Amino acid sequence: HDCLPVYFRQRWPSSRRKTRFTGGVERTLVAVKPDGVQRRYVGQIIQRFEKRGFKLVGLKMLQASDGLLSQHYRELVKKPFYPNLVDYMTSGPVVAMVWEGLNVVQSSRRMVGPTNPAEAPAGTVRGDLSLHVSRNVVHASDSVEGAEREIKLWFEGKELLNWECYDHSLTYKEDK
Ligand SMILES: Nc1ncnc2c1ncn2[C@@H]1O[C@H](COP(=O)(O)OP(=O)(O)OP(=O)(O)O)[C@@H](O)[C@H]1O
Ligand SMILES: Cc1cn([C@H]2C[C@H](O)[C@@H](COP(=O)(O)OP(=O)(O)O)O2)c(=O)[nH]c1=O
Ligand SMILES: [Mg+2]
Repeated sequence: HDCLPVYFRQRWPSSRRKTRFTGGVERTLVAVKPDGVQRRYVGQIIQRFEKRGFKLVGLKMLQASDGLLSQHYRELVKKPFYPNLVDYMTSGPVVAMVWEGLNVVQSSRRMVGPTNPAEAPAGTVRGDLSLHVSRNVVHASDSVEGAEREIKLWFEGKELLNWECYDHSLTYKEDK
């Protein structure tokens, strides 16, 4: 990925010992949906990702258009709930962000929890903050390829910043 800083371009060495990382340093799209914004959860959701150790590299508030959503949810456009999904997602502003870090795609999915909040464990965003599948507060990309596609859809290249966290060496062990 050429927009990542040089020291991130290699994948993390998979293990000499028991520790196995499934991925490398990745980026993912997380979006606070209109219900999350209206309920003033933006700060709490950002805080969860910051606390975990991920790095924020893009952030904006926008009104999503039907066109953007039909591309974002292209696998769902034929579903019976799709018109309701668009009404929901266009009902107010969305806060879109790009988070970067080791395994961030899978980890953020786990932090967000299953699609249906009824199945989401306590401790996940959806399990803590929502009840209904059609008002599930947050979006997170569900694969590395999906994340790349979604980030391109929601952000222009110049809106994503490469910067170094001062605490990088405390959250990552870099093998010499
Ligand atoms: N059966 C359904 N009834 C109502 N809404 C649904 C249903 N299935 C999915 N949705 C809505 O469509 C969204 C997208 O569905 P998807 O299968 O991609 O779930 P997800 O990946 O968990 O959610 P997201 O893509 O928003 O992170 C869900 O988050 C939910 O808001
Ligand atoms: C599956 C499903 C999703 N949705 C909505 C909420 C989901 O967050 C959104 C996108 O679905 P999806 O991408 O399948 O789930 P996730 O958000 O976990 O990636 O569509 C419904 O409203 N009803 C449903 O039955
Ligand atoms: Mg999804």
